[in-house]
Amino acid sequence: MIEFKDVLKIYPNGTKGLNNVNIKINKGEFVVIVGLSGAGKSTMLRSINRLHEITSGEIIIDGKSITKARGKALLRCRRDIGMIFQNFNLVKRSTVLRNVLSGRVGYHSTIRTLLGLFPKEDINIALNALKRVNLEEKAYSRADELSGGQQQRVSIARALAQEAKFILADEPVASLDPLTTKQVMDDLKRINKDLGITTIVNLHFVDLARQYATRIVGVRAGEIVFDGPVEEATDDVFSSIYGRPVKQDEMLGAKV
Ligand SMILES: Nc1ncnc2c1ncn2[C@@H]1O[C@H](COP(=O)(O)OP(=O)(O)OP(=O)(O)O)[C@@H](O)[C@H]1O
Repeated sequence: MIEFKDVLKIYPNGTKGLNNVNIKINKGEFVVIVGLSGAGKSTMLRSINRLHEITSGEIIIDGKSITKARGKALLRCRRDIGMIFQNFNLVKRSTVLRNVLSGRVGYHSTIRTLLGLFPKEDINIALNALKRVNLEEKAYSRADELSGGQQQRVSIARALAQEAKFILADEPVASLDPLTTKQVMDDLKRINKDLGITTIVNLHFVDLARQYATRIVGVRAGEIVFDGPVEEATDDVFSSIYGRPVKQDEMLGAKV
């Protein structure tokens, strides 16, 4: 479980990124965070693994405070959290397999991973992860030879190789076309269901949020203004999260 307790985030320039956020996300949920640009979605997601440091409050992960964790304890917490970014964050000149293997670095000494010395079982774990996203045959291709959607699925495989208990995906489909978007979202959903990995995704598209989420969290000006099962996230709810009616270009369907 991930729990935010009275979380406040103020950026150095005084902008309030998160304002008194309290929320619990349970094991196995597929949560989609929605809100206007600048609402605080990325700040919320990135606070979880401390890519952003919060100003006050606390974030608890499976009973342990990541906010207070230092050194090895922090690395241990972070090892449980896989991160998916809009721009994939792959080493483009490396092979797909090597990129997926980088998910294993938290399990070994730095020197060993710098030398690329991964044990055989790690290679098996990485190949199995690639199998889950149907990219096993691309293991020895260079990452930049893959399409954008395939590269994003490699980054999902990296999170799987990491044996993450949580996947945080920050706008994972923002730079993909509608067909590829569906493949990436389907992979995230399948992994969430099959492996029980708690998944939190920031999304722009309202219809996509409705299609994949089990729970919708609406953020506005750094505050949670809606939190409920997807069935309750009606058009009116989305309008209230956005402070205006949903626009056509906020529907993926409009791009097809
Ligand atoms: N490094 C930063 N320094 C100062 N202000 C920031 C910084 N990062 C974000 N902000 C501000 O914090 C607020 C929340 O930003 P955040 O990126 O979390 O929003 P978002 O909902 O993810 O937006 P988008 O959908 O455009 O990515 C915005 O007002 C933003 O301008």
